[in-house]
This record gives sequence, structure tokens and C-alpha cells, in this order.
Amino acid sequence: MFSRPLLYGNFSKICASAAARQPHQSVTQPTTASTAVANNNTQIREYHEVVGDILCPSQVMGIDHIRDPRLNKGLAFTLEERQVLGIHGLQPARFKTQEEQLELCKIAVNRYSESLNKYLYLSDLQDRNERLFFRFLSENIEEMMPIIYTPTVGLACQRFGLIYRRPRGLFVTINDRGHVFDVIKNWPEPDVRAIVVTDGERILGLGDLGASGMGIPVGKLALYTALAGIKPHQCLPILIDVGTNNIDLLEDPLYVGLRQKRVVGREYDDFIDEFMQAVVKRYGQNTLIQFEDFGNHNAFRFLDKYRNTYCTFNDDIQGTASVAVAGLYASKRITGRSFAEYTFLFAGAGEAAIGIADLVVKAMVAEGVSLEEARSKIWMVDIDGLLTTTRKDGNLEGHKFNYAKEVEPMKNLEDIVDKIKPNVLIGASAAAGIFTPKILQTMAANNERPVVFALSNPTSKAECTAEQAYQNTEGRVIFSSGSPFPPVTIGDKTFYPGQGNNAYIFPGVALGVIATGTHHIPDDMFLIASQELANYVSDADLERGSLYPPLSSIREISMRIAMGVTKCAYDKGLASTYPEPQDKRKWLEEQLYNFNYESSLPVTWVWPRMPYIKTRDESPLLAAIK
Ligand SMILES: NC(=O)C1=CN([C@@H]2O[C@H](COP(=O)(O)OP(=O)(O)OC[C@H]3O[C@@H](n4cnc5c(N)ncnc54)[C@H](OP(=O)(O)O)[C@@H]3O)[C@@H](O)[C@H]2O)C=CC1
Ligand SMILES: CC(=O)C(=O)O
Ligand SMILES: [Mg+2]
Repeated sequence: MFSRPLLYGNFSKICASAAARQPHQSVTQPTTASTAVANNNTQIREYHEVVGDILCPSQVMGIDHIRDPRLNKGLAFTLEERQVLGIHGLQPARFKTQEEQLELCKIAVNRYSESLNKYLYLSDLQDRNERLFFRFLSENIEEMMPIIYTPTVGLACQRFGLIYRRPRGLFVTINDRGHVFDVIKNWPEPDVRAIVVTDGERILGLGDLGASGMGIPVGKLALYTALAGIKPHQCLPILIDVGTNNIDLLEDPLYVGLRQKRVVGREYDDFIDEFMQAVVKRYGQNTLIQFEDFGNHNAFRFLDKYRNTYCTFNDDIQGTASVAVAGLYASKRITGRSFAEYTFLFAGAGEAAIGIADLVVKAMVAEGVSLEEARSKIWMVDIDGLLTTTRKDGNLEGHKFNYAKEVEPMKNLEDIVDKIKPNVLIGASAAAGIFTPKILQTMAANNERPVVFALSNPTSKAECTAEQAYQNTEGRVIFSSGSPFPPVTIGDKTFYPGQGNNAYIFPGVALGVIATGTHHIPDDMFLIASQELANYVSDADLERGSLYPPLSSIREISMRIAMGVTKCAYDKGLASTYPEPQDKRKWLEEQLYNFNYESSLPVTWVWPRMPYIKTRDESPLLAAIK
């Protein structure tokens, strides 16, 4: 007879005594002031406990082990694991490898024709088996990034009220003012190192989606893990709900956020202050806070306000700048021109456009060009037309001022392109289709190799499609876009346009920042990231029409960016993790998430001699002890 009660009885007792000695405290992670708060939280799961010389991998037993996405391995649990954990019999007889499960994931996700259904399948997988989800994502990034990220994540946000199933991330509402720390305390993980936060006011180019914007922090943090190997339990998505000005949502019975207009002004600012302080109180000064998809009237202010007092960056301003400048570096290899020889025109003068322009200027200044000359090369258009100092309504917001020119106002983009004759045209306006065929043809008439970036997301908001760009320039355009476009064939040549998206940048920057415990994030780190990315672009990439390496190489790129950021952190005295590692790659690699299953068995396990029933596949271990 199979002596299951004996085996499980002993195991449970061991774990129970371990829990009694050190409730909720991991042996791999000493208690700190910030974890002390978390340690009171009964939801925290203990994954490792030392009992004498036995390392017990988990005290979550039975069905709860399978129900915990962080512990679940599905049919990949071995017979020993099934017996020890008390889940023997709770699953079918078959044993699968993780590779077999990955094959099944591929078949399962491809059964769906609608991208939103693929998104739901992947969300469900993440809720069910986290390690399998991240391995699947990281090994199929070309196919899966458009699902968990732009463009499909935009649709998921638009349908958030309909598809919302299980909590993922933290919702902090304006009604929690005065108690934000208490809300953050409810997050079950004690060791959060990175937060992506949005208030939902400018979700991609889709506008104000209020609480439905939660899909963005969730998607960005999924890429933290899949693309940079940052451990998922260290990542926390947060949605700050201060209401929405989107009338459709306010009237939508399915909307799940606060049903009120946005709180603004002093009350809003104080609330964000309280949020920042609460994060530091719970998780420490070095917690990385990535601002994402805030309205630009807040994004620039908060970046200025917090950049020197918190470990923070704004992805839409700085991450986007970094990826676009990398594309521009790569473009120089085709055009043979320096930045100072380019004339730039931006359609859009918001977070992305100003961020890119400022970093281009920084790059030019680093090449010996004066600040004034660098700025003089950059022209910008906002919703009212060309940025000029002679505008009738006078006032230009601070961040636009540096790029306003002393010329007569102009409104029409076609006329502006005609007049300025830019070599580089960058769209970050969320105004779909504003790069008309005429504009593209003018770019081609004025340039042997015109550079055109249509960076707006999702796909429906792009300034032009890849097809339009190549068609209207006889295939001479050097093109990239924020969301992916399929290859385009002109004559006998097929072009594979690259994706100019900050996803190439933020995971690697975050890894370097987290690992070094950096206090503040200087712009230099984004220029370093830009150069690392540009250096990785091969001649073959350029030849196939892409200014960026294939998405499948982002994991290696993230590592290189993280190494550059790490070096910068120590060089500038911003790191707080000492001593400085000599072999930075090895040191970073040692901290990465393991996408492969780990054993759920104790490391040292004295297997009791006992009879058993051979009901399932014969495993080597059981064969040995028979
Ligand atoms: N590829 C990538 O990695 C990224 C892409 N993006 C995308 O870029 C787009 C813009 O984002 P962001 O800069 O943060 O948004 P902002 O709201 O900060 O900026 C949008 C800018 O576009 C201007 N604008 C709007 N309509 C027009 C028009 N018809 N013609 C010219 N200018 C116009 C606005 O003018 P005004 O100032 O007068 O309102 C504003 O300056 C979004 O679609 C976003 O998804 C953003 C970040 C990263
Ligand atoms: C990519 C991104 O951050 C955006 O479109 O907002
Ligand atoms: Mg964004």
C-alpha cells in the first residue's frame, strides 16, 4: 500500500514547525524595516524555510500549490513532487516537460483569430502558471509582443470593464487620500523593486481611459520580466484613479473606475506626493517608479519635480527619446550625415517629441555642436501648427519654448514640410494619417534617403502606415513605427520595418537601475541605452530595412543596456549596492529570473523507505529507492 499519510504527515509537521519558528520570513531575504510591514500580511507565501539541514521549498500544500500561479507547474510536476506536495491524483496521469507545455501554449494561442482573445488566453496563463507564461513570452517575443503590448493592449484597455476578471496590480483612488500607505501595504509582496504607474489620462494615443489604463502598467511590467529577466514578484503595476474626463466611460455601465471627473490642481498634486512618499515608506528610497501615460501637462512637471529626489523616470519622455535617438544613430550609417547636418521636423510637441528633441540636442552637444545651433536644427508642430515665437495667442508652454522659431506662423503640415524641407520627419502626435502621400512624396523629392518615423500608438493612430511610407518614396524611405507593421514589398525588394518603441529601452534601464540600487536616473543613462541599442544594429538589419535589431534579440540588448547603466551608476556615484562588481554581466545574470521550472522538492530530502503503488510513470528516483 502507498503510505501517503505517513509521508505527508512528516512533511507537514516539518513545515509547520518551520513556520512556527519564523513566521513569513524567507531565509533568502533578511527582514528589513520595509519588509516588516509586509511580514504581518497573512497573504504572504513562504517559499523557502530551513528546518535543520532540510530546505523545504514550500509550505503551500495540496490544491493550493496548484492554484498558486507562482508555484504551479501543471502537468510538469513529477511523481515525487505530486506525492510530497499532496497533489497526487489531483491531475491527470500524464507527465509533461516544460517544452511540451510551451508547444501546447503555441497551439492554444493560435487557435484564436481575434487578438483580444489571444490577450485573454495569455492573461489566463499568467494567472495560472507564471513561469510558463514568462518563458512562453520571452521565447516568442516577435509573435506575442503585439498581443500583450501595443497594439492589442490598447484594445484590452478600451474593453477593460468587459474583460476584467482577476485583480492584477494595485488601484489607488483619490478616496484613499491620507491612507495611500495603507493601500500599498495591502500588496502581498514584500520585495517590490519596480513600479510602473499611470493615472490613465493619456493611454497610448487613445486618450483618457481612466482606470481602464491598468493594462499599460501590467503590460510594461510583463516586458520587464520577459525582456530583461527582472523577477515578477519585484514588479508592481499601479493605477492611480482620480476619475476620468472621458464622458463615454463615465456613462458606460461597464466602467470599473471612479465615476467622477478628474481631480486636478493642488488636491491632485498632494495626492501624487503622498503616493511617492508611501512607496518609499513601504519599499525604500531605491524603488524604481516608472511614470507611464500621464497627460503631458503633468508628465513634464512630475519629471522635473521628482527626478532628483526619487528613483524615477518618465518612459514616454525619456524611454521614447532613447529608442528614437538609437534609430537616428543607425540612420546616419545609411545617410552618411551627422546629426548636425540633419534638419528635423516633429509632428507633435508633447512628451515623446520633446523628449526625443532634447536627447537629440544632448547627442549633438556631445558631438561638439553648440546648444543654440543644435536647437536651431529642430522644428516642431503642435495641434495649432508650427511652434513660432510669433504665434497670435502668444504663450507657449515651457517645454515647447526651446524649439519655437522666429518665423511667421504656419498651420498646414504639407506647407510646413514644403517650406522647412526636413531630412527627418518624426510623428508623435496620435493624429492618424497626418503624413499624407503628398508629404511623403515631398520628403522623397528633397532627400535621397528620407527618414520618417511614425511613432504613434496603437497602429490605428500611426501618422502613416509602413506601406504608405515605402509606396510614396519609391522604397527609399528609412522608416520605423511605434507599433509593428508587416513587411512591405516594392518591386523585387521586401522591407521589414523596425519598431521604434521604448520597449527596447526601459527593461534594460530598469534592470541596471534596480541591480545597482541607483538613487536617481540621469539622462546620461538614456543616451547610453541609445548607443548600446544603436551599436547592436547590424548591417544586415539596415539592409532589410530595419533601424532596429529583431525583437527576438531584445533580451541580449536589455543585458547590454543594463551593463552600460550599471557602469554609469558606479562612475557617477549613484549606486548604493557595493562593492562594485567587476564582471558586470555575470553579476547581473546571477540576479535574473529563472524561466525554467525549479524543483518543488526539498534540496536535502531523506526519502523514507516505504512501499508505494506504481500507478504512474516510473521515475529514476523512485526506481532507485525501491
Ligand atoms: N513609439 C513609442 O515608443 C512611443 C510612442 N508614443 C506615442 O506618441 C503619441 C504621442 O504621445 P505623447 O507625446 O506622450 O502625447 P502628448 O499628448 O504629450 O503629445 C501629443 C502632441 O501631438 C500634438 N498634436 C495633436 N494633434 C496633432 C496634429 N493633428 N498635428 C500636429 N500635432 C498634433 C499635440 O499638440 P498640443 O500640444 O497642441 O496638444 C501634442 O503636442 C501617442 O500615440 C503615443 O502612443 C508615446 C511614447 C512612446
Ligand atoms: C509605447 C508607449 O509608451 C506609448 O505609446 O505610450
Ligand atoms: Mg507610454
